[in-house]
Amino acid sequence: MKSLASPPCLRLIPTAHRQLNSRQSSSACYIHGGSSVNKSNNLSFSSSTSGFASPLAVEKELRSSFVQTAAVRHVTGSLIRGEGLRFAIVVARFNEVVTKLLLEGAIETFKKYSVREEDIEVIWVPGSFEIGVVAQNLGKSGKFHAVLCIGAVIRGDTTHYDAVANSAASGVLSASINSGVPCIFGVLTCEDMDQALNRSGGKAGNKGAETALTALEMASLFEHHLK
Ligand SMILES: Nc1c(NC[C@H](O)[C@H](O)[C@H](O)CO)[nH]c(=O)[nH]c1=O
Ligand SMILES: CC(=O)[C@@H](O)COP(=O)(O)O
Repeated sequence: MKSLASPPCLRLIPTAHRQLNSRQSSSACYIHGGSSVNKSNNLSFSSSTSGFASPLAVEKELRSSFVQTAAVRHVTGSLIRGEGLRFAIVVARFNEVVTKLLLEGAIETFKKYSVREEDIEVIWVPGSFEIGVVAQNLGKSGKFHAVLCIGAVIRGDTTHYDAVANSAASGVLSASINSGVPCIFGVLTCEDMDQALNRSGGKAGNKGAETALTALEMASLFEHHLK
């Protein structure tokens, strides 16, 4: 009797479901900040070794898998090419004791990654609610590769917190989409001052520094790969 097994090329199953066959790992091309590196990755597939499969099983397998290509191009921004990139930082004065620390963390990080001081512009606004409109304006100006948005929204007694936090988030997102320039969300949304201080240089690191890294990566991605 003839085997109903499908041709080997159609019997690709994710390694999550099958034992990894190291000889069949796929090759992918990573483009990182302009230079490309060939790397082996874990997205490999192994073909089934059992001889038979019902047509239904084959169809199910095909639906749950994707076909391996010879070389997949991966593109990411770089964190080592900050020089020449220009950044605006919009920072809210509300809860200034926190936002100042976040700003310091961001500037320190930019400098660590070779961004020149003269390529950083800081714009102060009254509160996090006001960040979006300013970020959009700066994004559209064409002067900056990315806009970093810094604020600290801390819960009070009323529902005001939700309004300010949500408006800040959607304002930054709209600014980014409307201007086509990455606007990075560095607004803390905290239950109390302790949480905020922990995230502005305390126990939980400095979120200003973290968002500066995001800004660098996104700026580099747009500058070197997406223009
Ligand atoms: N309560 C917080 C505010 N409130 C002020 C608003 O952002 C805004 O300036 C005002 O409603 C006028 O439009 N801002 C913060 O950044 N953080 C807060 O905790
Ligand atoms: C997030 C805020 O705006 C906060 O300061 C408001 O405090 P409250 O809810 O007590 O008015």
